[in-house]
Amino acid sequence: MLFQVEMTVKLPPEMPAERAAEIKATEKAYAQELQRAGKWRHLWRVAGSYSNVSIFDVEDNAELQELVSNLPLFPYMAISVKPLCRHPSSICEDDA
Ligand SMILES: O=C(O)C[C@H]1C=CC(=O)O1
Repeated sequence: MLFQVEMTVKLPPEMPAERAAEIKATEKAYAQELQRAGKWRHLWRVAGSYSNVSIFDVEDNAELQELVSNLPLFPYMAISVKPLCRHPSSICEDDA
C-alpha cells in the first residue's frame, strides 16, 4: 500500500544544538535504512520549509504507524497521511 506522508519538523527552541544534531543524524540513518529496504520510496524537501513530502510503500496501516512512530524526530513532527491508489491514466509500471 502506498501512502503520501507529509512531515513538518518543529524542534523546541530550548533543545541544545548538540542534542538536535544527534537526533537528526539518527533520523537520517533510519530514513536511509528504510529507503534501502524499499519502504520509503520518495523523500522530497518542501522548498522553503522544514517539511518533507514522502511516499511510503508498506503492507498496511499498522506497518506505516510502526515505521513512522519509530522516527527519532517523531515527537517533534506534525504528520499528515494520505492513502494512495493507482490512477487509471497512469502509465507508470512500478505503481502499486
Ligand atoms: O528533514 C526532514 O524532513 C525530517 C526527516 C525526514 C527524513 C530525515 O532524515 O529527517
